[in-house]
Amino acid sequence: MVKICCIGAGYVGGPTMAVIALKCPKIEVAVVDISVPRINAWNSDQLPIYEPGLEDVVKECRGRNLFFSTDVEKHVFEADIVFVSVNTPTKTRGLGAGKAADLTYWESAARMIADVSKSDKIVVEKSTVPVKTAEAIEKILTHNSKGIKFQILSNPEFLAEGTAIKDLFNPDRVLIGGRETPEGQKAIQTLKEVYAHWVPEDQILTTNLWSAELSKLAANAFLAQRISSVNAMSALCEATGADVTQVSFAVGKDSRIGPKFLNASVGFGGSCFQKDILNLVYICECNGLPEVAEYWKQVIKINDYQKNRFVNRLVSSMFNTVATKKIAILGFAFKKDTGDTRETPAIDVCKGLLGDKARLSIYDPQVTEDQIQRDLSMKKFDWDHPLHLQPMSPTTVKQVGVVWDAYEATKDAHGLCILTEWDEFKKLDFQRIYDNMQKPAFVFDGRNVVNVDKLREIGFIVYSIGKPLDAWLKDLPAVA
Ligand SMILES: NC(=O)c1ccc[n+]([C@@H]2O[C@H](COP(=O)([O-])OP(=O)(O)OC[C@H]3O[C@@H](n4cnc5c(N)ncnc54)[C@H](O)[C@@H]3O)[C@@H](O)[C@H]2O)c1
Ligand SMILES: O=c1ccn([C@@H]2O[C@H](COP(=O)(O)OP(=O)(O)O[C@H]3O[C@H](CO)[C@@H](O)[C@H](O)[C@H]3O)[C@@H](O)[C@H]2O)c(=O)[nH]1
Repeated sequence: MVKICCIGAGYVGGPTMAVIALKCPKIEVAVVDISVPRINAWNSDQLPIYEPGLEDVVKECRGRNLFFSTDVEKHVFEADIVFVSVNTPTKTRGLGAGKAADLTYWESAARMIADVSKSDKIVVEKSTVPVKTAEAIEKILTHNSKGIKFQILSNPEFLAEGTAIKDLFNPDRVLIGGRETPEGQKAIQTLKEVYAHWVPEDQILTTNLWSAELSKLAANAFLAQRISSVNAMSALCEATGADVTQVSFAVGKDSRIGPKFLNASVGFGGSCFQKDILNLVYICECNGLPEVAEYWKQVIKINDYQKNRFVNRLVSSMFNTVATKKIAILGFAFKKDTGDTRETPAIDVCKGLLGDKARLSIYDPQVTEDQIQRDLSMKKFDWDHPLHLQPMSPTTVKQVGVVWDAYEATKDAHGLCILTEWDEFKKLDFQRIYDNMQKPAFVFDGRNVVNVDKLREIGFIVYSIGKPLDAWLKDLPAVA
């Protein structure tokens, strides 16, 4: 029986391995992690991450050919294929701080693999890493190998949170990069056979190592660039009376452009886009390509601009101050159908409002109070253009209340912000909300989920990203 071990039981390692176990009953899959609470959660009824469809997959395979364990070394020792899916965050200090990927976790995993291995293994980069990482990993493995042969493959993951299981069942492509040697090609073939259990062969692409590594960064940069492009247009729409939804629709009808990923928003979030673009920027700089680096940096600058713009619209329409006013925040996760808050624009918007001394009442169906408090008291890494936020102490933020109901959050509020596009926000009884809010009652829709006309009929003053402006806002400054 082929044995797979995956180091890192996170948003990628957990769902990816669960799907491999489901689709390949003859392969034994162990997912290992240094975090005891995380592994305990994977072994319980309360999985550590919320992802539609995940629970069913885990329930079917767990204990059969899918195992979650903290015994990292034992499972690595036994495995034929070792996936590494550990964190690769942005470096916060030292060389490349604020841009380069921090490969500490990766390096320590590689050293441990070399230490405990007694048989040849395929080591698979599942984490998103800078191009050329495989070369460094190879050096670590071979210098410590005691004669054991390792083949490194790059097999980046393209799943999106909230649709992870769907994406894994039916991926647009699986990408496997390896060395162009006979041993490298053999390793590619071995991994290809795993995916071929359910992915059509012509969708399994094989490349050299560097193309696979770079394709992952490139894909995320292209995706984020689309959002920054439409968000840049949203500002122009507000200035001219165009409607960004209509513009996106018309633009997306061009088959060369396509309709997906053109929703204007308060900004993109998630653990990947910003981190991976910064990483790309750093690689460009290191390779003497400052113009290319600047080009991609702009995607992040527009994203920051969009978040700032949203806060400024809000404050300027509420008589230029939100001090002591209650503002309801509907949605905190970085997108719907996930409880993940990494780099969520809600953090920036909330910190911006707190900086102006607002009182916040936050509701998100999947994010806990503890998580929200941690996010709002944590420091962000320094970035070289203006950030809305002052560092705050890592204690409870007193002006923030977290509630478990949108109606509770909006009760007696002066304004409400929609920051995540949860389906339930479309179905809210806005008349009831209006009746219970202070007047004038403001809605700031950062996700274009509300029916603007209907809300204006009720009596709300409505700002919705990239939509024709409410008469109330027309003469107000909207500087970012
Ligand atoms: N989240 C996504 O949607 C997504 C999608 C594609 C790619 N990626 C990439 O995949 C990688 C993992 O992302 P994630 O979202 O799953 O992160 P995560 O934080 O959810 O999971 C990473 C896990 O690795 C564990 N870990 C770290 N060092 C370890 C070690 N030495 N030994 C054992 N366990 C260790 C951590 O405890 C953590 O549980 C990142 O490189 C990310 O960029 C993420
Ligand atoms: O038209 C759009 C589409 C998305 N977003 C926002 O963009 C962010 C990222 O969304 P999405 O890409 O759907 O989720 P992620 O889980 O971050 O997935 C991205 O990042 C992963 C990690 O690398 C990749 O594997 C995926 O392919 C890539 O889509 C979220 O804040 C979304 O709200 C918009 O604002 N407008």
